[in-house]
Amino acid sequence: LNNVVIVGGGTAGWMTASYLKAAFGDRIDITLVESGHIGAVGVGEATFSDIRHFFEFLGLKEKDWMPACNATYKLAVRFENWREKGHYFYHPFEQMRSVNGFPLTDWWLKQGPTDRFDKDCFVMASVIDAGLSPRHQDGTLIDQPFDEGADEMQGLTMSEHQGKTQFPYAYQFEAALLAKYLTKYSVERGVKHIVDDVREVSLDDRGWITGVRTGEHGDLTGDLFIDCTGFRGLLLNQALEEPFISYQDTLPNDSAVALQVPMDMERRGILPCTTATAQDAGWIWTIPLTGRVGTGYVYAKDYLSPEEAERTLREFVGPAAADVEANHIRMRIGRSRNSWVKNCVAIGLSSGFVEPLESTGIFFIHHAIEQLVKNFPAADWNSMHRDLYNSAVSHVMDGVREFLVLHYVAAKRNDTQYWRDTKTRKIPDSLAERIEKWKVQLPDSETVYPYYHGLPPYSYMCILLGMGGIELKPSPALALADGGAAQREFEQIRNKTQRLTEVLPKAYDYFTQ
Ligand SMILES: Cc1cc2nc3c(=O)[nH]c(=O)nc-3n(C[C@H](O)[C@H](O)[C@H](O)COP(=O)(O)OP(=O)(O)OC[C@H]3O[C@@H](n4cnc5c(N)ncnc54)[C@H](O)[C@@H]3O)c2cc1C
Ligand SMILES: N[C@H](Cc1c[nH]c2cc(Cl)ccc12)C(=O)O
Repeated sequence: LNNVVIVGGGTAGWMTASYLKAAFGDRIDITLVESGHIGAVGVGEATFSDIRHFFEFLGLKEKDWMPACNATYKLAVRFENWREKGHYFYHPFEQMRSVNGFPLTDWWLKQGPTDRFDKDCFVMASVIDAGLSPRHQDGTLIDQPFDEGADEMQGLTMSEHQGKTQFPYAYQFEAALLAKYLTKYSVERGVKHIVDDVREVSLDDRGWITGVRTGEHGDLTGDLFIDCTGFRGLLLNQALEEPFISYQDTLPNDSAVALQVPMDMERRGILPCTTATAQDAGWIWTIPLTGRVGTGYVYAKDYLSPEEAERTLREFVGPAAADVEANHIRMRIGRSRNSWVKNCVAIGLSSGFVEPLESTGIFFIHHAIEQLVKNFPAADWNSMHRDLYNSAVSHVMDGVREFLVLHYVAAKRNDTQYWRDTKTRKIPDSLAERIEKWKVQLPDSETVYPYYHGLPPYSYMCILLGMGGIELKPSPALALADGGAAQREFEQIRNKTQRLTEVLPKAYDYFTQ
């Protein structure tokens, strides 16, 4: 089994083609067919830090691909106005410290919280506030043993890695430029690239795909067909009629309007993070790249019209948005019941999607590709590989869905009907049970979503502590414990923060000097 046909040339299609080529070389034939006039969704610019495993697997270093994609570093998601207007906090890429067996955030709760748990418990919160780079001007990383092979986690897949260490940053890049870069990478390594429309999908009497019929390039036959056609799910949901399980009963945001705003980043400076600014009926993302800012309003159409969303977004951005065309998007929120059915695997939006609040779309793609390689079928098509794949992929999306619902359940603001409804809307039973535990004991690996879904327990702590809508209590044991060691830990964080903010370059300078 070595003939793969990929339909779709967005981020999912080209990430899949390039990774499979890197994994199997010339022992596999890959054809990618993409329409010349059905556009890719055109957004998808911030990532998880785990994405570095993808580039490492392809043998790519940052200097190879970042300049071609106008890429910058992402040190956190900054949540603005979710607790109340004027408040913000970070969800960073930084391990949570522990003192005497308790997370530092537990000690923080005990010792009389300030209004910024993130500044007290993480070094990176102040580094981001100062608009700094996580690398010194000579390229060395802030004192974490990851650089150039020092990362003992290299070679592991994300799910094997399971957050054993925490790399301090992720990336933000232009999705279209990444797809273009990976197209070149793939074609140079033998991927056959056809620009044409798939008009029909041919099935045999068992319902397996035998080929796809194109407009001008005849029938493309193969063994394995990978559906990267985006929300439309042309092969999996349409041809094979695999049902789609909506998450919309618990995540109502179903629409977005996006702008790509040219910006003088020298004058503006680069805040090295993705910002999610809460609005009356959703939230606006701001992603700084080297030559522009990517921004968009994610909202629920039951509460806001596309016209009002666009007006709000343009007002939020200001005059720089004046001549920029808006891209209105209807989002299909949820996942296919199974992403691998018969000889068809859906990867990307065709498999599933949740709103981009924690930049999980590309993480889903990367995880799916890793799992496909891990479970790549032999000619006997042993169904256990397919079952293992479907289980891992479904858990990742269901786990992230719970994590996103937590953002809305925990957000304190209630100044519009949209925000008031977040407190009365149905939530997954399993999440409701977990929240009751977290009220008395901060999240740990025992109480978060039990299957791999990419997010460590400290990510849940950040959302609970930052959003402010769920009352949290410190562990009673801390009342009997000596707080001296915790005080020393907080002091160490303050000292390290002071040292770093004195020597690190500005994020903009790091990329331009
Ligand atoms: C508003 C929004 C914001 C997002 N922000 C982020 C983010 O910050 N971070 C993140 O990780 N993810 C984000 N995502 C998700 C991210 O955009 C997607 O995961 C990523 O773009 C993958 O898309 P795709 O390749 O699956 O589909 P698409 O980009 O839609 O590509 C579909 C491809 O299929 C082709 N095609 C369709 N029909 C046919 C046909 N009949 N014949 C031939 N070709 C066909 C199209 O030409 C296109 O090439 C966001 C998504 C949305 C909607
Ligand atoms: N697998 C982790 C997930 C993770 C840890 N911290 C953050 C912060 C943000 Cl904004 C997104 C994801 C994560 C990783 O990829 O680092």
